[in-house]
Amino acid sequence: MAAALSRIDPPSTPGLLALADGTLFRGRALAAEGRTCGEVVFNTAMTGYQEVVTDPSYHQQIVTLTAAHVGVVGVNPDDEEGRGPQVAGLVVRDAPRTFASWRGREDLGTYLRRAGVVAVADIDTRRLTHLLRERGAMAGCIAAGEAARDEAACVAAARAFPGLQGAALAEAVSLPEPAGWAAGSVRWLGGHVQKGRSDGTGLAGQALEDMSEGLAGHVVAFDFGVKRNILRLLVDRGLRVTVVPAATTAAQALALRPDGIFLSNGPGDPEPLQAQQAAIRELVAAGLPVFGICLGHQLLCLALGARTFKMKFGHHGANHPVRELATGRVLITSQNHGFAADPATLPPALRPTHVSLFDGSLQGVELAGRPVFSFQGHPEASPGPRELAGLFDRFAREVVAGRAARGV
Ligand SMILES: NC(=O)CC[C@H](N)C(=O)O
Repeated sequence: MAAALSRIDPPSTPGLLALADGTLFRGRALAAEGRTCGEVVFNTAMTGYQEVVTDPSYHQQIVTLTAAHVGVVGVNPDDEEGRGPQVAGLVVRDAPRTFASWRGREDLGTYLRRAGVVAVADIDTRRLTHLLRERGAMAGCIAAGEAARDEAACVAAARAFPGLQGAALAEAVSLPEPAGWAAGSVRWLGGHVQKGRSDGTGLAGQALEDMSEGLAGHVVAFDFGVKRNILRLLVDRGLRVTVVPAATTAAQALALRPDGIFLSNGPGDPEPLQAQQAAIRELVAAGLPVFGICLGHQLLCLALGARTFKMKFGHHGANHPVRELATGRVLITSQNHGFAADPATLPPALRPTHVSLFDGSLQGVELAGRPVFSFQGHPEASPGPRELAGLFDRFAREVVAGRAARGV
């Protein structure tokens, strides 16, 4: 007689997600115990959970992943997009108890627990995602351990979360002092490239061909919560990169004698970041090449007179189709934003360059006749497709051309 198969799971610690509208989801604790609140959003990427949980743009957001199995390849030191986990919390359907990958160093739960991040597994993430699509991104609270037993307190805590509209968060996640960044893209078998170009990203521009390391020019990158892959892709193109705090003024940035300005992604609402908008206005007026991504794109639009608004549930995923207006080409893009610039409010000189094919929202702009442009999605991918990497080539070409024009 065949022996009955049995599966013995270790006893689990209770986990809870409470939404501000009173909806409760019960599951099990995956990482730290305690309670955390934030805006609950869903991300539909099938890969890249480590990049998602370490993306500083998710500060004060609880991310639920629609991919069903999360943690299968563990986590490793090369795939962090910020300094360790940055999400307020994580919600998943199934978290396997083991991982398998030659790159994996530890399991996701241990990694999150060490950083004090509360996460819950065994949640009906399909129901949750449907609910967020219907009602919009919502304040929520996740709890693990003892805290998960007091459901009323969790709902009350969710209701007390003020939301992200009006929240200025860039300075909370920015680095404190200017710092050089020298690492290029990851080489699969050799760790990070320490300087210059990597062999993995396929540089396109002929203008870059003769450049040696760091000679393309000096970029001052505003850290509003910058993802590391952005900095790696700048270094890959021969650019010397100095990362500066979010509160840096235009005069302080110009004192570093930049050849180009990069405006990073970041958390929260772009609208209250008035000092940053003022700095950007001055830097644009100084005539330098400027490239913005996500929050950086929104800030550029605001700085030049456009307005932004809060979207219903935003764009968070790795397969969003975007049309490049100049060519009609459709590009598959990585996205992570809950605010957007309103195309109806763009000043005439700021021209739309890209549009989302999901909802027609604005995805990119350029300033007429000037080397100033930005993209709402994530051309640096991580996670996601690399079809927009050409925007980094364009920025590097503008930096080189600007130097040549100034006779540097
Ligand atoms: N990834 C980002 O830079 C996000 C920008 C902004 N916080 C938003 O949610 O729209």
